[in-house]
Amino acid sequence: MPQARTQEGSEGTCEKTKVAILGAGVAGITAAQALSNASVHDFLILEYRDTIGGRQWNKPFGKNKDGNPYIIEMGANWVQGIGSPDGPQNPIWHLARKSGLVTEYSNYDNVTSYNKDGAADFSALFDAYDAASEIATQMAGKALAQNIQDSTAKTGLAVAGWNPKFNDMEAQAVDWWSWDFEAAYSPHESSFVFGYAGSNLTFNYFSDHDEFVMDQRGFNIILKDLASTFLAENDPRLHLNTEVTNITYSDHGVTIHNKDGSCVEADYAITTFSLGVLQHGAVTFHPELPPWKQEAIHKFDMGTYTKIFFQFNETFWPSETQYHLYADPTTRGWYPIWQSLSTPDFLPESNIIFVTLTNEFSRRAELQSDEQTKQEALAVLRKMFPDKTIPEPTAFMYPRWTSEPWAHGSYSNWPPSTTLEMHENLRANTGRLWFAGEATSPTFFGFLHGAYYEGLDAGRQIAAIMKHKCVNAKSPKLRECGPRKHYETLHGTTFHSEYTMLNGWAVDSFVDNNPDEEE
Ligand SMILES: Cc1cc2nc3c(=O)[nH]c(=O)nc-3n(C[C@H](O)[C@H](O)[C@H](O)COP(=O)(O)OP(=O)(O)OC[C@H]3O[C@@H](n4cnc5c(N)ncnc54)[C@H](O)[C@@H]3O)c2cc1C
Repeated sequence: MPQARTQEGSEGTCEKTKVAILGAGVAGITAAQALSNASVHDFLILEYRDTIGGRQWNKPFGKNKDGNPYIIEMGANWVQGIGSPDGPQNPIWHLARKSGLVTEYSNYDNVTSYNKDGAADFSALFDAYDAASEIATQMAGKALAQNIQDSTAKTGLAVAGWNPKFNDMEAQAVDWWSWDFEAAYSPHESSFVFGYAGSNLTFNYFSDHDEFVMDQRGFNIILKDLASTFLAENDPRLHLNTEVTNITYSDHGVTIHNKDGSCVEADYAITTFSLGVLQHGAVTFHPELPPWKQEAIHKFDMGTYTKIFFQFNETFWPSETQYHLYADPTTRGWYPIWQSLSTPDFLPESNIIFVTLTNEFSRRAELQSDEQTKQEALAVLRKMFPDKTIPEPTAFMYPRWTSEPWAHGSYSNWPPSTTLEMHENLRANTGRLWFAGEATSPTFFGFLHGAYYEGLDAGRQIAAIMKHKCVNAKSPKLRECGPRKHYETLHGTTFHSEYTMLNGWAVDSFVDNNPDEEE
């Protein structure tokens, strides 16, 4: 497994390389792999943290019977849509199998539901959602194929027959489980067309089978194993503990400045920083990124998904059940999904359970103390299991994704009324600076496999450009030649001439009838 290298460049000069890869998450490592495969070995990988893996991030937690901690995933936890024997394989599943990763089938039908008085049956609501969602899938597919204007997923679902009332908290809980649990955003906040496309492209193209990872080497072992196929032990091309602070780019090259004062001059660079890092302004650009790029960065959303882990001295919840869904009487998204690891197939007798929060509730938990969050969550458990005495946990932990300076959130989402052109602007290069990562994948955004393909693609394209070639030159559909396309201006659908009385537009938008203040 590749180790850290901390020193680079000699005083006053920048270290020189052909391609600088910024970030050693999935996209950074697959970009380096693509370059290696194309015999471009002159590259450097600059990484903030002391390890590769990025949002494939684990931590020790609690204690097993021998007194050693469990390894728990703070970030990515599932291989989603593993693939079918005769169809395409998810590349993450391929890596998982190569590394002998320990996983178990995630059975979303193995769910028990609860309200404020304990166990309650939501099965009619699950069925109603599923029926509407099937219709919504068809509608979204038609909208994509026929260039029909996008809307919110909430709109699509309502037209398809799923319209939960704001005060029907059990329906709201099913709504959360069915949408927010995956997207991290609500159906109100998500694109209808691309929300469905993003989900179907993974679960229909590969398969609707998810595997949950509880490998005690950590999920990122698959990435470390992949990296070790082209990076040597202590490879001098991997610079860990290196925080990039400024990127100066042009049509001729890219210079990267780091917090420790070192710098790198590259012919090309690929930033794989998360959308959250870009939105946060954690790295500055010179010249400033063009307006079309800035707009794209701020158009797409970075969600937060927080797993809050508890270890107790006993498994007081049903030990065969994987998921427990709670409908709070007043607040949608309030400690809604409890996932047991203490089942026979996961980490048996570990007495570990975790609850997932998203977005506003994640950010709220990030701002409050561990103790406050713990007590709120315990109060929910006491409602779910009124006949049990719920003790204080023996271990408790949660990550604060929005505040992590190398992530600033969990994964991206497409907001309502989005277009592929808007997304192309997120993906397009600015001069010789390229962009890759989970968020730049139009088909698999939010997923590990999205990051995987985007890193590979950027690496492959840059290697081809350096050799004055095209990727897939002979295929009209797959051919990629030269820099990526961007749109300076993105047009809407209504021409100014259509703002007429006939359309209900009663007054001229550009007349100001206020007297001039200076007169
Ligand atoms: C809580 C959570 C749950 C998830 N669950 C799943 C799941 O179950 N299944 C799934 O498929 N996907 C899941 N994902 C998404 C998946 O983790 C990501 O899509 C994927 O890891 C992103 O890889 P990346 O290479 O694009 O970005 P990252 O992994 O973010 O890699 C970027 C790298 O850049 C580094 N970096 C950032 N700033 C700087 C800087 N200034 N200087 C130097 N380096 C810097 C970072 O440290 C990082 O290593 C989840 C993510 C989270 C957070």
